[in-house]
Amino acid sequence: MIKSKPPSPYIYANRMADRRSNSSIDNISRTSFQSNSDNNSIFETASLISCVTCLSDTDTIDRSEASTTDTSKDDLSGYSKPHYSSVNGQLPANTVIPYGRILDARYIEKEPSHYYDAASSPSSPLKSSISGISEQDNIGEEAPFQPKERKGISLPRRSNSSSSLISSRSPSTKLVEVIFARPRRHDVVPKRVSLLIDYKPHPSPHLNEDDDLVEEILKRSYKNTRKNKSIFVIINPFGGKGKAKKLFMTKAKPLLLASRCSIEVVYTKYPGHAIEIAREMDIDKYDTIACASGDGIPHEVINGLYRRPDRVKAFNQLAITEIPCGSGNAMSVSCHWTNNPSYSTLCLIKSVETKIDLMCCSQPSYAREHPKLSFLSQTYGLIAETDINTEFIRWMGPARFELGVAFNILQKKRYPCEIYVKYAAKSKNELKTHYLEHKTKGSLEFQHIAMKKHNEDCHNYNYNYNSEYQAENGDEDEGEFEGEENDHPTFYDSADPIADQIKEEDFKVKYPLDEGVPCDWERLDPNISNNLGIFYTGKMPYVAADTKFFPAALPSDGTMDMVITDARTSLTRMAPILLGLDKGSHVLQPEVLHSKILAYKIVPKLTNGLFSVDGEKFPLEPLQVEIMPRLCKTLLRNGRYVDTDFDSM
Ligand SMILES: Nc1ncnc2c1ncn2[C@@H]1O[C@H](COP(=O)(O)OP(=O)(O)OP(=O)(O)O)[C@@H](O)[C@H]1O
Repeated sequence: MIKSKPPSPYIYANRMADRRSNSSIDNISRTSFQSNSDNNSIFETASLISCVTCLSDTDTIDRSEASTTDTSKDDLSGYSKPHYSSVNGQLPANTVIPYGRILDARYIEKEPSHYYDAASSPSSPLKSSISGISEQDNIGEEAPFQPKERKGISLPRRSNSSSSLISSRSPSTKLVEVIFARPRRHDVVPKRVSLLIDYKPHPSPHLNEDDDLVEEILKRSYKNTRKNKSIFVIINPFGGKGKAKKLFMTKAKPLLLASRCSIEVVYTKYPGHAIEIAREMDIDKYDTIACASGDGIPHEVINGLYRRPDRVKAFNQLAITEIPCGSGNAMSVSCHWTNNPSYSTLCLIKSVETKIDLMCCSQPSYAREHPKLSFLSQTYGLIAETDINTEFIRWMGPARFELGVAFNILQKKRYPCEIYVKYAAKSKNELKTHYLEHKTKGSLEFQHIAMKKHNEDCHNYNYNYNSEYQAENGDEDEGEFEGEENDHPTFYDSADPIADQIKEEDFKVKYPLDEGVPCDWERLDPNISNNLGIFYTGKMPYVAADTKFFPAALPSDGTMDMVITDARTSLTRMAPILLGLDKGSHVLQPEVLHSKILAYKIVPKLTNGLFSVDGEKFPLEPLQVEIMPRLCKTLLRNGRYVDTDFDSM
């Protein structure tokens, strides 16, 4: 049976966080973002196979703890067939393993000694127990029991009587081992389960008995994402509380190997080393660079690639992503929706390669040689001082930042400067309109990519998804798309993948520093800029695990968000601003300026101080920044940033 469903948006939920809120959660895992599964997932396609029996075997080798050899470069490429402990016999009846959590599948020859028998009863769930379809949206979700029409592989009831079924199984049944990511405490770990599956391909003349079951499972498990990624891992052993290497080896590497990614690991040895590494690496060997670090290493990697003579190829080919092992981890929280290294790795494995805008920074001391790229933020004033000047209490982890901000606010320090801005949406109303327009556009783009791939798959089966959908729904006209709540697919002209490749001219600076401020830039009211408290511009919604500083940030809307506060704001008014940082509601406060901008120049009037760019220290001299649209590829869960609820604020 092939059952098609209309694609639907993704509903963000924080169920896991809620579920776990009663338990003690350490600072690594406390921010966990989930998506609700619903029956209309865009990844839902067709049911082609039915499961007969879930088997058990006796092999329970667990080798998930990976080697921690202290080499500067570990070559882990190639698949060494790691073993993971089996959960055969341990899963409750009707457990669903969502496709979004399946890492690998393969045929096995050995007949196990135990199995789940649910075939005897006509009402058995086993009759159609591989019933649903890939669902990338629920990769972080525990799925203990099978609700109606869950998408994934569902396991039948368990039985002790056995061998008769195995010996009498039909020739179409296949023995398959599925490796999947299973929640364990605050993490996900690879586990395996053996299944005896009666594979019944769709009875199309174009499908035959030999259509491959394992390929079908893998296809559904890796919808819209690159399978068997080739990943260059850069670990900053100094990152966070100095635990990056251990975090990567224990939380990330087992999942990467289980999903047959090939990985090569290098360690940074000094500040700035990742720039050199990215500038000199062999880009032909990889499709992904994963930074097991905070946000400092992705910043360096982007700038290392930028300085390569073949930078166009590098940015077109490589997706740059983060496994959160630092103290900031804004990239992981924004892009993978989690600050937990194992969930983030699962996201990396399952995420969609998406283009994001970068920001190009120029200052007199380096602009002539080469400007610098920023993917996250630039800040001056209170936050910059706090970010950099609390380095000495790095051992405190993320708390160092909160403590520093509180201290600086109490001091009421001013950071006088001149600011010139090229606005895209100046007022808060204009900003909201811009946000809603571009959020919908981004979502349509992603749905389109997913739909295109889906249609290709359907075409491969000589199966017309669209007409089936329309026949089922009796509706020929699904043209209208009203944002994410619309369940119906929209079909529009295909995005040309070649046109989406960047070219050398995309790196060209539009507003060179030495040409002065263009006449269409506006000067910020000196009354505010001379009493500046916070100046913060950014491209990702989170700047730290619990700080949603830019709730209106979008991956590729061609703008950056600017937030400004006045140091004269009274303490009683500063309180709701600071208390709103976790929810992002600070931008709604009347004392806070919030705009979407294309470029700016800031000229500090102080002689002591600094800029912080992506959390890195930059010199205190005039800084000019412009947006560089869609320059960089990264991995975004469901093709978008974590939901910030800005629309409903
Ligand atoms: N081996 C090393 N020794 C010292 N510093 C290093 C080393 N490797 C990288 N660095 C520097 O460490 C800084 C912070 O890196 P990273 O962002 O990974 O960690 P972090 O703990 O999250 O830091 P932050 O709090 O700035 O986000 C970067 O500026 C980087 O250049």
